[in-house]
Amino acid sequence: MSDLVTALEVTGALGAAGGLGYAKARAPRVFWSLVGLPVARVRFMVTYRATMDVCGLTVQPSRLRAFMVRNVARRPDVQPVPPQVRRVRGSSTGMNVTLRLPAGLEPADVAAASERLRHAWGVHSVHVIETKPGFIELRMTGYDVLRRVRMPRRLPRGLAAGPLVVPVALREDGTAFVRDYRKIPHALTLGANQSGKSMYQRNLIAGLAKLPVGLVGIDCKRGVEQRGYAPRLSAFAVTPDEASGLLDALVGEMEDRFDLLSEYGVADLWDLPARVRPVPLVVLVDEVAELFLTAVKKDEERRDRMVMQMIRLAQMARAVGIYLEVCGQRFGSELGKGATMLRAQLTGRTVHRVNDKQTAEMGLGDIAPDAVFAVTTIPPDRPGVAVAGDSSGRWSRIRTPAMTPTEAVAVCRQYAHLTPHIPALEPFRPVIPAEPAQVMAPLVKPMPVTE
Ligand SMILES: Nc1ncnc2c1ncn2[C@@H]1O[C@H](COP(=O)(O)OP(=O)(O)OP(=O)(O)O)[C@@H](O)[C@H]1O
Repeated sequence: MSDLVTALEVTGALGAAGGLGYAKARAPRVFWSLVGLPVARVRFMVTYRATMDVCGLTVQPSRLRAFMVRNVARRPDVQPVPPQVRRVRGSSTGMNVTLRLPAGLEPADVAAASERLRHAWGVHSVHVIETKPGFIELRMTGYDVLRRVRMPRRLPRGLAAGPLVVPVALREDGTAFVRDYRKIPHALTLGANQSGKSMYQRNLIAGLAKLPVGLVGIDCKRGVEQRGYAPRLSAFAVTPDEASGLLDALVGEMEDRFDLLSEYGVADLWDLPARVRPVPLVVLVDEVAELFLTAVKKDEERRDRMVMQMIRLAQMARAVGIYLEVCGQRFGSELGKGATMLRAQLTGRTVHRVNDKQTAEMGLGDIAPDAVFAVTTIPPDRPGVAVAGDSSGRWSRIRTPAMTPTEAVAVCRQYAHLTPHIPALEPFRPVIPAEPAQVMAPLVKPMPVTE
């Protein structure tokens, strides 16, 4: 009898262990919330002081504190002081700890020890973010959140503010990566074939489509990527000739908007009264090399003019609510005169896997040199992973959630009623492709009804 009980107990224990192992691999969120987080919390609390000491993240106490310890608390040994823990918060992906740094420690000291902290507390990663002077947040993830991306349901308070904020991907610290057009008006996305550029664009367009903005598409691969988004596009160009005309029209629109600002005596579109404020425009340029492709001398003139018009837009159009979102495999001097000057204006950078270090440098070398190495380590079996940086020098690894072209097209159709008519861009208004059901309709003839 006792043998049977033991056997049942062993089987039960093995089953539970197997179940936990399965949950860890297949449902890491659930596993983390039920098991990982409670264990990590206890481990953190119990080992905090010793870990900080071992990692060299303690400082000698002030004279006043040393005096109090010796004379009030009557303890002969005065211990070095670690950063003060202000808050510990768990989430479905990790644990965030707010620390107040003592004088003598700076965020870079803690960041330099992040790998050792990760190891000590048994978490997947530790990221150090300075939240305000003297305070940092340790963002720990319990598992590899980029393996299967699930966007957080809510944006953090600081990120959600603003009319033109689009969550596009997940950062490796478990927070959302957003495109905030008012903070970073123009951006460049680079990546080799099959690295995940289209997936990034899809997520971006699906997010933008729901906002009160006008979208302009330039896709010189004959529109294969963007054609499906036509219901939500106010203007669309699929050849370099059309694109050239469209860029001229956009520059004209920019100049008209400047006249409006001047009439109201303001310097920014967002300072205009809402009733006269023109709708913001996001210009999405897919595969920029196709746009600047030249075969004969005459094409070169057109290309140089387009580069010039784009530079004008990139330099000035932010103030009138026109933003550029450029995507390509490379973006260097091979794209013609002025291309590097244009690139310098596109300060939001997202670089997917690339074929050579030079392309990574093109994307991030001028704004976040440390990030170049991170790009070269993106594994080919993880499409959609990229390194995103901006002119603040900050960067992080991100990955977009998987979204099919059909899903992105469906969002554009659903929000087609938000597509604004921009009179200056009317000649470039796209023809809306028929829905698959409508294409099929003539083939399915109703049967004649016989009495
Ligand atoms: N975030 C992601 N998660 C999962 N799979 C992804 C992700 N991003 C891209 N993929 C997959 O990787 C493949 C290539 O993606 P995508 O078409 O976006 O790359 P691309 O850089 O646009 O390629 P190309 O330049 O050849 O058009 C697709 O099969 C896509 O489903």
